[in-house]
Amino acid sequence: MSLPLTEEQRKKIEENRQKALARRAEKLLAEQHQRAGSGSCIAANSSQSKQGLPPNLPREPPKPVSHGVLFKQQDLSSSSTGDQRPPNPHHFHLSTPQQAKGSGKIHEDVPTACLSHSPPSQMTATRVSPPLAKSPPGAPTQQLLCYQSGQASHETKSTPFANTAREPLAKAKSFQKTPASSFGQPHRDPGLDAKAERPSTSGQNISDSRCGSGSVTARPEGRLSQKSGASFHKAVSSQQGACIRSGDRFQVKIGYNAHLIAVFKSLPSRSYDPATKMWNFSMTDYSALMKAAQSLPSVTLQPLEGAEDSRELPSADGVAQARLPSAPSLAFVKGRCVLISRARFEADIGYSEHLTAVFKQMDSRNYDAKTRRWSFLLEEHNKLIAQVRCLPQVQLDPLPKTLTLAFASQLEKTSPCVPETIPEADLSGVDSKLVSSLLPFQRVGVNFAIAKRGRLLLADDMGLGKTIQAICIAAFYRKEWPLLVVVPSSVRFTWEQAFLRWLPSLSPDRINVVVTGKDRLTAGLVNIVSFDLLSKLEKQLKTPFKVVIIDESHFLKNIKTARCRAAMPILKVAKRVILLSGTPAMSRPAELYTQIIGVRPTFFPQFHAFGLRYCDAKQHPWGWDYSGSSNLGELKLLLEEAVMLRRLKSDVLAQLPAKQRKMVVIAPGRISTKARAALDAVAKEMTTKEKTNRQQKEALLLFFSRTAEAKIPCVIEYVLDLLESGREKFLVFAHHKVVLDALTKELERKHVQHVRIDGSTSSADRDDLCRQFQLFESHAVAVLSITAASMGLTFSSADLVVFAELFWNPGVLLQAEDRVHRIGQSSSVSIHYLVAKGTADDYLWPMIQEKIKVLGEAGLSETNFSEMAEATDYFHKDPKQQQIYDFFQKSFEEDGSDRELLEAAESFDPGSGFQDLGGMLDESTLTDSPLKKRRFEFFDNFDSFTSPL
Ligand SMILES: Nc1ncnc2c1ncn2[C@@H]1O[C@H](COP(=O)(O)OP(=O)(O)OP(=O)(O)O)[C@@H](O)[C@H]1O
Repeated sequence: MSLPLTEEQRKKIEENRQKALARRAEKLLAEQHQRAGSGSCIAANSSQSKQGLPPNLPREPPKPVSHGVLFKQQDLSSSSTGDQRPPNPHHFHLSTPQQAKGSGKIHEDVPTACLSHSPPSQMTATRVSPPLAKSPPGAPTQQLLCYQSGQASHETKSTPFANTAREPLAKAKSFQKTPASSFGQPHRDPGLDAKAERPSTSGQNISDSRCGSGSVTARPEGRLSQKSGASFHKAVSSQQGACIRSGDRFQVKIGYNAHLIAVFKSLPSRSYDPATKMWNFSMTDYSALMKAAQSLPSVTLQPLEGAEDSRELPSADGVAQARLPSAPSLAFVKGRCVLISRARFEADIGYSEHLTAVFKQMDSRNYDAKTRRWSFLLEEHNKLIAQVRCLPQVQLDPLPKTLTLAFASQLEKTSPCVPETIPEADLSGVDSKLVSSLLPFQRVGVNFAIAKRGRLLLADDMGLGKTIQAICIAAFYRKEWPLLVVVPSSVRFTWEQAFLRWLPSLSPDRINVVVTGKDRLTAGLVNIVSFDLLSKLEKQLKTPFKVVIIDESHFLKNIKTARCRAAMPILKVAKRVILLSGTPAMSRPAELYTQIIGVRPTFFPQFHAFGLRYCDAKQHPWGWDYSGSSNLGELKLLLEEAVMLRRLKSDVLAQLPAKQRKMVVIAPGRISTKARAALDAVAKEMTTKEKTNRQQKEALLLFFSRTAEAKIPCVIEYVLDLLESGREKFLVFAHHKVVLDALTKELERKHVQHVRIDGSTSSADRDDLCRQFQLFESHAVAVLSITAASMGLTFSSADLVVFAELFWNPGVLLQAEDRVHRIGQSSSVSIHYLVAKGTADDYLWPMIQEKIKVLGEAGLSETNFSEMAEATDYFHKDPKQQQIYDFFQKSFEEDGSDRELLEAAESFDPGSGFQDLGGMLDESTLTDSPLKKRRFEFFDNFDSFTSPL
């Protein structure tokens, strides 16, 4: 048994204790100051949370942090002394010797027992040494709470862990509550000191051991002891989190904590957002959550901003209460205005009595019971926003500025909304050939563009004649030329042909097709350049182009690409911008952003604002994710109002011919020097008089084969461009094995699903492959031999046929075309003939046209190539070419020429093998365009949107 201490000893002990406490408090204070923005006690140690609490703890009646300590101490004193007296409402004090005797021990009344009846300020004044009491406001309150909790924790620490402590303070504390010595005083016991110096068996350091004491105890008051330990732990090592408002709910931002999750799961309004990995709750669960969180030693939750501090304050009955966010904070609602039609917008916001009262004052109000939203005419937008701003507990974000600008006429008007009528443009200054050829819907497109002052995204479905419309719009602004036309490189010459065809008033020598990086970008009145060359040549631009056409404008969808970076500044300064794309966004609204600002540079100056509104932007630890979509209805309205015109094939089918043929002049520049030399050599042989008929014929066959070989890179490039442009399903016909092989090889390389049918395919396989193509959406391309697959097969799931090679027999071509143009085809069919200048195509193309004309005149063909396709004057009739042409005609009209040519094509070997052909293919010039992803069908979804009102 210990002897009673003398008064002097007690005094000395108390002095020492005060000094130790002050040092500790100062240390904590210094740590707190280092943690910027932290209003609570923080410690790096998270072992406590791992040690955990009994699983039922979160469900215990919540006890504020130091409150737990407080009750613990009361229990302790009563349990150890049996003293039922009310605790001394003053500072901590020493028990009388009698009391000590009664307990069989000398002990100090537990300081916190006194503090339990002291408000926090008193606690500070009585328990904390002057330096701490003088701590700056803000941090101090909590620091003190932490400190006190920590202190209490020491005092209630259970013995098993006490002897693991190494620091003097901890050692001192470790004696206080041992069964042998429950003094609140440091008490040196050499034996225990020695034990304390031993390494911890649990491997815990001093703070660990304290944590342990907080969470593990075998004594009856263990649960409370845990709370006090938890309180201390909150002070130094709890996991930090925060409550954040989210509309009319709140989220909890914190890392994983099993106990907290158990709490979350017990709350009725819980909801988990897997995207943000955050739980959110309705405000009705706020107080319950905060209380439960406070009882968790491993967690410190920052309350909601604006909510009152929920730390405990003593109530009248001496029991601390967690103060909840005040009533007005709970009623805070936040939302935004969303456009739902050209004339109306709705308030996407939670319930507020005051807000509803404001809504009811609006003349145009309409309540949708289904969506539980109010909507109003746009003309009441500004009035509503002004009135809502007077409500302190409501935040209703107005429509974005872009929308109010785009719909300015609706915002200002006072009459009911009438559909906007597009005025008829005066096209008298444009070539009459072009104007008279416009189909009615194309004329509407031109009118729309001119109503939009020559800035638009023409997003008509593929094959609807965007080229003719773009040329007409540009021609309307001819006085502002030179014109810049930026296109995929595979269609540069097709555009040249289209200008020649539709604008006879334009002299051919005023058209400048930029072919190499050395060419001048501004040499012509009409300058046609590929995206890739534009990025190399844009520095040449001294004076900006005022009129710009961008074909396949979705090529600009990624702002980070060189092509986009080159084009955007040009679009910004141009007066007229005509963007063309059948698939402006293939997978997500984010792809539209560059095209929108290309047309309207003042719209959404920051992508983030666009992303937040239309891309369902989400923040992740690694950054923002804009790959989603949101508010598509509003986006559609905005695009239609100010940016885009889009018609589907089905909208205008009645105006379309059943078949639309297009001659695509593929780039001669892509034919390698080696291939060109080979072609020239055989062309010479064909016209050499000394050669026998047989030799000349052999030369012709070789010419035909060399043409196939030379076209391969251009064909591949064109097919890849089609895929990148979003073409879903199409057929590619070729004749030579070498072309079919090159195509399938490239499709395999790019992982494009395809089928191939050639002379070597068995009839059973032919049907099977055909069925696969018809049934499976994933099969994008059918690579077909002109002669082996032009009959008896149905490929009506496609609506585009590409002829990679020409064939001298037009009957075979027409049959091949009809693989898609047949019963089951509900759409207008597009046929693209790829024609390469300087090859056998120079002779084959006019020959085919001629033959079809004859067939048509004889009533044997309903189609007339020369009327449908561009570049009917493509053939250059110089004497040498005429000679070859005549030879072609003669040869192909002879009996048996088909057979001979077919055999030649089958057996044609490019000589040095396909590997060497790679050199001729000039791989470097191929577009390394990313493979077309299967369309997510953003626009399919988009097209199906209907205005709710
Ligand atoms: N009014 C017209 N008169 C005659 N031919 C037309 C007319 N409109 C379009 N065509 C022809 O239809 C074919 C398809 O036109 P165009 O290439 O301009 O379509 P597109 O909308 O640009 O298709 P894509 O998106 O696939 O490029 C072309 O051969 C074109 O000459």
